[in-house]
Amino acid sequence: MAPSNNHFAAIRAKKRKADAANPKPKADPTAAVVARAEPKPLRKKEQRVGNLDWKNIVLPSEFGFDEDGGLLELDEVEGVDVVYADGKVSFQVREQDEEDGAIKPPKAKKQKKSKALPVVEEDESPFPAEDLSVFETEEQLEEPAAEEESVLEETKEEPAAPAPEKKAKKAKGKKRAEETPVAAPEAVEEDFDVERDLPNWSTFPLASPLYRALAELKFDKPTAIQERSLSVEIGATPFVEPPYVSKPEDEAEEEAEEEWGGIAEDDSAATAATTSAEPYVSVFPEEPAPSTEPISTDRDVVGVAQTGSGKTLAYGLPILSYILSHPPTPSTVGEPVTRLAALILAPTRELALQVRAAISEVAIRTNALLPDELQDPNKNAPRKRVRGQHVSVVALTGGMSVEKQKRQLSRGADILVATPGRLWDLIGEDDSLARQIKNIKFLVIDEADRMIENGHFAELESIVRLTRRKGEEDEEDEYVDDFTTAVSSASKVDTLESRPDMRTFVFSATMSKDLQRNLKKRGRRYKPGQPEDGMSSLDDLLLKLDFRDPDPEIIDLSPEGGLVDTLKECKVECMLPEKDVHLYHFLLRYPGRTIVFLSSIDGIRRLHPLLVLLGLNIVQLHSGMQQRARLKSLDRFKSSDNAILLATDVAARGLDIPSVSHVVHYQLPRSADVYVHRSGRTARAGKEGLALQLVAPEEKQMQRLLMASLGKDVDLPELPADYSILDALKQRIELAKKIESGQHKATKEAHDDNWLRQAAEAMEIDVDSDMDLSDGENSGNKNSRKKKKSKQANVTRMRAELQALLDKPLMMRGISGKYITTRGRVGFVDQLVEGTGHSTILGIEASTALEDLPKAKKRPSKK
Ligand SMILES: Nc1ncnc2c1ncn2[C@@H]1O[C@H](COP(=O)(O)OP(=O)(O)OP(=O)(O)O)[C@@H](O)[C@H]1O
Repeated sequence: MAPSNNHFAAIRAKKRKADAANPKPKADPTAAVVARAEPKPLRKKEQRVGNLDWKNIVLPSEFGFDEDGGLLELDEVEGVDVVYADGKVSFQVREQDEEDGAIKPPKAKKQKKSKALPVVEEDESPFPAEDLSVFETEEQLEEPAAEEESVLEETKEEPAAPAPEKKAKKAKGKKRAEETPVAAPEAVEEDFDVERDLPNWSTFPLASPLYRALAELKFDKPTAIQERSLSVEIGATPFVEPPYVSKPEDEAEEEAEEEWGGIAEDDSAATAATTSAEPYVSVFPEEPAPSTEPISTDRDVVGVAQTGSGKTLAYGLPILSYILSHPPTPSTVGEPVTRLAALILAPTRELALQVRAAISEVAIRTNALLPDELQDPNKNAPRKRVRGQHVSVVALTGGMSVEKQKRQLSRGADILVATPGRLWDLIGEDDSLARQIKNIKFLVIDEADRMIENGHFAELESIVRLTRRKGEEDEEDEYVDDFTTAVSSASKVDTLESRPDMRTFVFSATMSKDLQRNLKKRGRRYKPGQPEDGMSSLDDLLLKLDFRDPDPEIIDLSPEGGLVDTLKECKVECMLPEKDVHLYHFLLRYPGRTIVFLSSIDGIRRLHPLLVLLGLNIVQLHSGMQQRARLKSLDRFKSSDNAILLATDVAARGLDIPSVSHVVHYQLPRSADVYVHRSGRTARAGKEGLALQLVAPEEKQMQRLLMASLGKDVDLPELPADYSILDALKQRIELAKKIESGQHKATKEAHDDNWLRQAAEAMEIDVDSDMDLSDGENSGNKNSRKKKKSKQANVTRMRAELQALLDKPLMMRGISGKYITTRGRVGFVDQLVEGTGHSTILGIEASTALEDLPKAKKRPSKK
């Protein structure tokens, strides 16, 4: 109901009455004069666009790849005049507010020094709903905003945003939060107790905020690789053996068994501090902790474990734990804070972004949630966190804005996740980045074996070189390639010492036993660039890593053959040209998130339009696509339960997309490792999944070799096909192929015509009379226009025909479209009544591929 005029009149009368009761203090006329006299003349200074105070806009999707909801980069800048003069554009900022290119806000009140880590800016928070306005007023909060600003000032003298801007942003952030459903972190009990609430993690001496984060993520217990590697990386009750034990092996084993579970009776005796920060808990409590040579948990780890087993946190947790318990402090007054603690190198852009997201996901949850009374009363709104103490994780990958990455770096990062190419480019431009890398505490090489394959070996080698200690390099310097020499001598960082206590973690799902053995031989001298016989480039790279640990711990939990236990494999044998129809059948018959791997980009370019015409929810991912399109594809794939991703091996490694039900190998990969990684996109984190191979007769030999190298002595079960509908599917595919070819020709002709026309125009030639290019009424090319029109009409007709076929339900043999009978297919009526039938194929039960899978047959042994 609209309010009436009387209603407003009543409100006005009420207000007049209230004003009369509480008269406002009259404005002091002299104050006005003073105020008018105050403003300084507004001088402006021109600034380069890269030096403006760009601010990143809050990202709507919490941890997705495409964090800007489709826009890869969205920054804003305020207080800048864009001036057009003499055909040039310049950017002007007020001079009294500008310092070092940034707009300086009113100085924040200096607070007592906080031990909190430097904060990322409010707009970098993955929790867009953080309403920080309450912070200025609520005394009970642990981390008042002003205090954080003092940390900022202290560390980088980076100014906080001026108050009015801040307010506007908060409002914006709030609005966005209301619009965008964000996975709200679930509150963890106020009286959270690690021993009681998270017993499986409590044996690991992690920084305490991490337990809360793990509880919020509902990661109740560590995965096997996490358990094994954490016990080496940070020390814990199980698995740790004191290095000074000189007893026979079986005796030691006996003792270990007695103490198993091992919680020593006397905890204090069991705790041997290795470094002051990282307590070591021995399983042998009666052994006194050595005082002169403490047991080191500063171990280096090479971890090999199946796909989807949680390797990211196996190395991410010790890093976060270290950062949270070692807040950066400036060493000397005036010196910049050395903040970068870890460098994680990943082979692909998508993987680097995903690793950043996975670590940030934990990092952000190390912040406490606001108390209930300060939460938004709107129940659907995401819960908010106390601002501050964010650990900043920055991704440096190709295909994204360099300027933005530089700005993120300049704000300070605790963890860098990078692809080698982009990182090396940035190091080349910025000596301070190289210096920071020399000082990192953790170097991680993720998916090590893939890293060397993707064309950035030189960069990777050079980055690794930065982390080597001096003595380790000297002998090799004469072998350093020109590229490395040029960059490092130009940057003059070569003279700096790299950190003596840096720790190295190398992780992958596949790593040959030979390689693991080679790592053990690292002590030997070797000449770079001259790999020894039988050494792969990966051996070469890993031997170049300067493990500080004389005996890096190798944890190999990879199952026989490398595939996950929860993965079921099967095959469909068919002729090469039939692969499309079998794929289409599988996709229709077994809906669910599916990745189809092809060996070539051309294959994807052919198949993609076909499946689109058939009405499937298809996206593609390959290296021929722009980065932005690649990330968008992944986002689209993740956002639908029934999407299909056609991909090359660029998507084979590391991508952690939740609930992928099937992986289809449209063509088999040539190496067993790639097969393992591809298949590992499904059956992750303990879930079941299915890998289907489409095998043509000419591929059978290769398939056999592949299976043999995976140690499989069974014939994969053949997934049954519903032959009665294959004909109908074939008909659809044939038609779709014709349409695609018709469309392709038309586009190509139009393109060629256009090109010719443009070329002719450039040469001032009249083409209409000689060539088939005219649309003009009087040209003599009516025939050709007619042809074109008829081709177009043909495509239109075929499209309508295909639509009619797609609209017609697919029916199993024996099912009548006219009469509902129980003949032919027993139970069809029941299915209709109970709704248990398949959604697109009438007459069959809705079942999963895993349910339909026959048992694998043992291959007859060769005589
Ligand atoms: N302790 C845990 N409990 C439950 N889930 C976990 C745990 N740790 C990690 N996960 C989840 O398991 C999934 C797989 O983790 P991750 O991507 O680290 O696997 P991975 O071993 O690196 O796989 P790949 O070899 O394919 O790269 C992720 O979705 C992650 O959130």
